[in-house]
Amino acid sequence: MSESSATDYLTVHEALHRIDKYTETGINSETIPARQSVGRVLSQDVAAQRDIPETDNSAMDGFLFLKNDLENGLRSFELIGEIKPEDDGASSPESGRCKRIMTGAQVPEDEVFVIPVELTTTTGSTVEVKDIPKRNPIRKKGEGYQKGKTMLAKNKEIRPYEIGLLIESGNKACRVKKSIRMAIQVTGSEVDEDMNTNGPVLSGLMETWPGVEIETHPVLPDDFDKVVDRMKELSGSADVVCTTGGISKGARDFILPAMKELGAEIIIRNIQQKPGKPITFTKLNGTLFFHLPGNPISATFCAEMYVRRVVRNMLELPHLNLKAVAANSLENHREEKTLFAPGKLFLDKNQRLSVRSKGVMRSHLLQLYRDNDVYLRLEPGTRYGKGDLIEVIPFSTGIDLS
Ligand SMILES: Nc1nc2c(c(=O)[nH]1)N[C@H]1C(S)=C(S)[C@@H](COP(=O)(O)OP(=O)(O)OC[C@H]3O[C@@H](n4cnc5c(N)ncnc54)[C@H](O)[C@@H]3O)O[C@H]1N2
Ligand code: MOO
Repeated sequence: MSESSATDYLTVHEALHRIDKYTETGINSETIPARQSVGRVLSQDVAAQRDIPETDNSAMDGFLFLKNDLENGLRSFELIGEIKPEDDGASSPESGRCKRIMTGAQVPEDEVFVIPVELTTTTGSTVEVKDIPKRNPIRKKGEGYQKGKTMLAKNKEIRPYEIGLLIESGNKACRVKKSIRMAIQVTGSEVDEDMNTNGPVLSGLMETWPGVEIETHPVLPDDFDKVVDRMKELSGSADVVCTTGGISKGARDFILPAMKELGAEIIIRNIQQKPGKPITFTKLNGTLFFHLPGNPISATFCAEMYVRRVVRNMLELPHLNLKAVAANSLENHREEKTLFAPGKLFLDKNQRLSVRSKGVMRSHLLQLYRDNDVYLRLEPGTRYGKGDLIEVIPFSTGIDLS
């Protein structure tokens, strides 16, 4: 079978390639208030609606003088007024006089100079200049960005910083991509609230992903007809569905038979990897389905590795290709399977990003997440010596270098 038509037992490399080919971009957009846009993705470039700063203004609290006076050696001035940050259209003092000025207050367009209060002495209404700083502490109009110029490019995730930029630049609203509707459907007759880790862990992780709106559904028992009905329902209502459990070879693993019954397209069936080998990727009525294995580590890993990738592809967000220096040697003896091992990042004595790993994951033990922050990708039949570079895939929750 050629790489592009194969669906079964793909290598990790082939699976990623296939996933990238399958995901479509071009999500519709909507206008929302800038203040509520955190976690969304810009669908078009944003231009500044005003210069930042809007006017020349003082970077310090101090006094405003005519530059000429200082150049002519004048050091004693009469204080004749004050310019506050909220004042518009400030005027310069006359020769021999000065004005008090506050940080952020507009300075007039004339040749003026601000001297910080620390370099002056005030007695009554007389201001003595003790010293003149080398640099005139004035922030120039438009030095941040200019009105009409693009200050945020499309396909950018909006974080709290970008909300600040939007507000500052006079953009009260912005055009963002509509959120991807992500449904999480846990399955398994044995799964009750006391043991269901997949549901809360997956929804918690996905909440940290930009551009996603999550809906969770009650646990679905291992009943073929019920599985068929639910998969059909979900295919009409969500953009992406993640099921967990019921996808390997057990007598009650009904997910794949149900998808086949419904005529779904099977895009990937099994990936040559550990953990998460049985992962299956299908499409029904335009909805993408990731059938994640039930084992808690496998479900989580597959979501981080594959579902996150699809979501980022759909939103046209870049992928992070991160490598770190191996702090210990590691080996993948298997000839076919890629192994993903948990790893802890740290900075070595030369400040290089390094990774330490105790080796392969156990698919049922969630405690590995406590002590690690990346997955290491170990290719089949490959040995990594201490000091080699290894690809790392960070957990959604971020990297902790402390
Ligand atoms: N004969 C074979 N058996 C298995 C194979 C195989 O190739 N041949 N693959 C194994 C691998 S690898 C994995 S991974 C699991 C995945 O199986 P399923 O997706 O069918 O998952 P289940 O059997 O439903 O559950 C597996 C395990 O995980 C627990 N589980 C399920 N859901 C949850 C949940 N929401 N929260 C916490 N724990 C959950 C479940 O109770 C089982 O212990 O199959 C192997 N078997
Ligand atoms: O691959 Mo399974 O995910 O080993 O437990």
